[in-house]
Amino acid sequence: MAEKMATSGKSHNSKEKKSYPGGGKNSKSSSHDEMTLDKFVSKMLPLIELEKEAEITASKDTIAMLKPEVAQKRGCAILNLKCADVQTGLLGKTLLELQPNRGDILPPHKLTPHDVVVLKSNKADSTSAALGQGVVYRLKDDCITVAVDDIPEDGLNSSLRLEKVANEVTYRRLKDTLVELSKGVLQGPAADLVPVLFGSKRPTFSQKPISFSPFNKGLDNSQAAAVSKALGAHDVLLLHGPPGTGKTTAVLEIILQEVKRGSKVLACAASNIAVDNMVERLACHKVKLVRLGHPARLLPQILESSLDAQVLKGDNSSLANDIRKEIKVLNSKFLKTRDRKSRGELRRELRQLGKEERKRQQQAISDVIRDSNVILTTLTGALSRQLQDVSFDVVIIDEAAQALEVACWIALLKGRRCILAGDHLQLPPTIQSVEADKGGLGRTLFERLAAMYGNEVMVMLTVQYRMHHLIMEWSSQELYGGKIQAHGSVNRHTLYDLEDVQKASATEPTLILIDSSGCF
Ligand SMILES: Nc1ncnc2c1ncn2[C@@H]1O[C@H](COP(=O)(O)OP(=O)(O)OP(=O)(O)O)[C@@H](O)[C@H]1O
Repeated sequence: MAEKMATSGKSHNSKEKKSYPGGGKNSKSSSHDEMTLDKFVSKMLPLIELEKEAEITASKDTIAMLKPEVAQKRGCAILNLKCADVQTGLLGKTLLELQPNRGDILPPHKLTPHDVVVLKSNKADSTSAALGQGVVYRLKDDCITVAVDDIPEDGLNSSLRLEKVANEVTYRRLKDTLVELSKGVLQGPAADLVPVLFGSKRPTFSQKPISFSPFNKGLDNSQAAAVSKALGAHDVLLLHGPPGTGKTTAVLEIILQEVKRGSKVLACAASNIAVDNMVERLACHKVKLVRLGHPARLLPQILESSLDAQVLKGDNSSLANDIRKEIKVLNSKFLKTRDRKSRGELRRELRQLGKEERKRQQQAISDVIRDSNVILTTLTGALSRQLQDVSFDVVIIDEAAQALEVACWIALLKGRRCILAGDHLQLPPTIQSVEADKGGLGRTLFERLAAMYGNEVMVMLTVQYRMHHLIMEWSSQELYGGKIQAHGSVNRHTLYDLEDVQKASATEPTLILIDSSGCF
C-alpha cells in the first residue's frame, strides 16, 4: 500500500545520485518530463496493477502457501482465538474482541493496527472462505480487536484464527483516482491546476511579494521567503527542504497564514506519522482542525483532534449513541442465540439499526468537516467518503517527495492550489514490483515538477537545525549546490555534548567514516 511504499522496506529504485536541479524558466525538460494527462493515466494504470500484484504475491507467499502453524510462527497469523466480546464503533462498524483460547497472552506476532485481516475457523485450510474481513483496531498483550463491517453470520462461537492479507483498498483508490483524473476533472475544483501540473499552462505568482505577520516569530529568512512565495502562488509551489531545514515548520506557518486569510486547507502526507506530526504542532494554535483516519492508527496525543472524538462531541451524534446502545444489547443477544431463525431476525434488526446509525453519524461528520478550517489526513485517506464533494482552496502535501504521484492526485483533485513540501534528492518511495519501478511508478510529482519548471516554482530552505556543519558539508556540496548553512545552535555540537554521554573515541569526533567493504 502507498503508505508502506513511502516509508518502509527495501526500495527497488535504482537512482543513485541525482544532480542539483538548476532549472528555471529557460530550463529544457527532457522527453521523460513531458507528461500529458492522458499519457500519465495510461502509463500508471498498468503499473498500479503490477504493484498490487507484487504486494498480493508477497503476502500469499507468507500465508496462503504456508501451513497455519508456520504462518503463526512467522507472525502473520494468530491461531486458537475465541470471540470474547462484540461492540459497535464509529460508523456502525462491529468490533470483535478476540482472546487466546489457551493461556493469558497472544503468541508473538507481527500484526499492527490497521492491518487488513481475515477471520477464519481455526480448522479451515488455506483455501477455505473467510468468515469475514476486517481491520486490526486495537492490540493488547491479551487480546486483539478487529473492526468488521458486518458481524459474521456463523462460526463466531468456534475456535478462530486471524490471517494478515494484502490491503487492496489503497490500490482501488489509486485506480479510481486515475479514472477520475482522466474524465470529469476539468469541471472539478482542480480544473485550473491540472493543466499547470501537466505543463500545458504556465504557473503564475502574485506580482509583488506577499507580506505577512508570522505566527512563528523565529522563522529564518529562507523560511519566511518560502512562506511568502507560497502565499503568492496561484497554482503550485514546491517547498524544497533539505534535511533538518524546517520544512514542516514552514508548512505549518503556511497553513496558519492560509487559515488567517480565510482559506479552507487540506493538509496531507503519505504517512500517518507525518500527518500526526502536523496535527500535534498545530494543536497549540487556535485553529479549527480535524484529523481524519482510523483512531487505531493515530498517536494517542492527537486523538482529541480526531474526527471520531469531535463527532462524539457534536449534538448530532447523541441519537447515534442511543442507537449504538441498542445495537450493543442486540449483539450480545446474537452471540448467545443458537437458533438459526432467531439469529437471522437479529441480524436483520442489527443491519437496520446499523444503517440508521450510519445515517446519523454521516450527518454528525458533515457538521465537523464543514466547520473545520484545516482537514488533515493521509493522501489515501483523502479519498474517504467523508470528503466526497468537499473542495479546498489549497492542498498542502508534506513529505511529497516520498509519495507516489498517483497518491498525491487523490488530494490534489480536491483543491484549487497546491503546495508540495519535500526533498526529491532524498530517498524516493519504496516500490515492491521491479517492473513497476522500472516503468516509473516511483517517480514523484515533486521530482517531475522540479525537472519541468525548476526554480520557477521551487524555493529552497537553506538553514539546517539538526547537525554539525561537518556532517552537513558533504550533502550540501554534492546535492544542494553548497547552499546549506548550519544554524549556530547545532553548528558545532557533537554526541559528547549531550547530557549523560561519556567521553569516548566514538563520541568525541564529529564524523567517523568506516570502510564497510568486505563486511557483508
Ligand atoms: N527557524 C527555526 N529556528 C529554530 N529551530 C528551527 C527553525 N526551523 C526549524 N527548526 C527546528 O529544526 C528541526 C527540524 O524542523 P522540521 O521538523 O520543521 O524540519 P524538516 O525539514 O521537516 O525535518 P526533516 O529533516 O525531519 O524532514 C526541529 O527541531 C525544529 O524545531
